[in-house]
Amino acid sequence: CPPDCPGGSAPTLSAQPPSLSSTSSSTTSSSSPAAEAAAGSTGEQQHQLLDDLQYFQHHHHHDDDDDRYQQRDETSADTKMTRQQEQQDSAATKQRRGHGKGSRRRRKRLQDDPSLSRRLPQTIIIGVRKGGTRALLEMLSLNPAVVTAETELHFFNRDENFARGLEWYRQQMPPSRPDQVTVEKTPAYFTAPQVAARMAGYHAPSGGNVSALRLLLILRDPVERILSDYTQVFYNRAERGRECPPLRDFLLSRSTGRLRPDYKAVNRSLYADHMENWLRHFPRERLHVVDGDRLIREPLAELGRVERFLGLEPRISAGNFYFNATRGFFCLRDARRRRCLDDSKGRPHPRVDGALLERLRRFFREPNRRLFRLLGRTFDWP
Ligand SMILES: Nc1ncnc2c1ncn2[C@@H]1O[C@H](COP(=O)(O)OS(=O)(=O)O)[C@@H](OP(=O)(O)O)[C@H]1O
Repeated sequence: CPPDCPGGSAPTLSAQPPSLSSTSSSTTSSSSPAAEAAAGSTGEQQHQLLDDLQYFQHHHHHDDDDDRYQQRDETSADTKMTRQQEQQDSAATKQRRGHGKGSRRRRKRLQDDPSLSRRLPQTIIIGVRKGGTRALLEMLSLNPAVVTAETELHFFNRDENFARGLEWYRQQMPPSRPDQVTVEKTPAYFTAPQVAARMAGYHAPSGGNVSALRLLLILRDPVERILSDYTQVFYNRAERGRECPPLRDFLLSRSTGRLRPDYKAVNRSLYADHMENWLRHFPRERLHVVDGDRLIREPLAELGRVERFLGLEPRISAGNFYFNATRGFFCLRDARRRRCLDDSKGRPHPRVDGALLERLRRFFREPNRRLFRLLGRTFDWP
């Protein structure tokens, strides 16, 4: 458990009772002037906030650093699971599971059924890391018209993969019928600066039409997302027997005491900055934003919106979900099996002292409002 975190406490955002009703209305647009970010703060707080923002304006463009340790620490839970699985799975296990393009069963299915083939994705879940991307992908796959790539492919963000070309990308996809939608998710896409332009040049196949690509983005309270991101780094380090400094040490500059917008977890939560880049390359109507906090509490309602956006017949129903009180999350069931997400999801977050938390909240007020304006909708972030 991360520092200051009492073991076994429930995930912070599942405090409200979950619900499967699909009646709750979506939040509608509301925009406010950027200056409101500082409204309601005391003079001293405003001073601190302006300080943080000014520093931010000068420092907020950062390339990923090349520190290998850092990169390993930053690996997402899903990518890590994939790597572990790759190391552990013998070829035989893979075949039994039907994974991998070499699987005999899958090859046979592909040969026997001429309508089945591997298709480039028409829908991509672009992020955000720790937003609930795995839950969204797994829940979406409950609709029989959806097939999903099992692992994060990192095609558009990693040069070495992008250089392998679209045919390589297509080969990573699961077999599908022409009436099905293929979905891939790589949470790192949203915040990698080169991805939007690359994806805009990619034409998804759709019954002979081009440019049918639809993007899904799942966002969550940006401060909560930072805590989740830090928790991931904490556990990645613990697995290697390394200590993890308290979150405070990552968040605050040692020399100035200011918030560090260049700390990757903070930068990833500056959704408006990344969104501006995406909207330069994609029309707003091709992007649907899922509310990650609501997906936890009311998965059915959020999934219904996604089905509508993708033009799918609504096939996901209340019977596909059951609440697991031990995990504190909804788990999934369909005709074949019941499953919860793995243990790397829903771990307790560190407790952050009140003053630092308040400072983070104030820091994100302006970027959040900017995001609401860009998207034409709001979120219930504190
Ligand atoms: N049904 C269900 N079960 C378990 N977990 C759920 C579920 N729905 C959403 N979530 C939230 O998903 C968060 C992890 O997000 P990602 O899958 O995007 O993480 S990753 O970037 O792929 O590592 C994870 O964040 P943490 O709680 O911080 O671990 C969960 O809160």
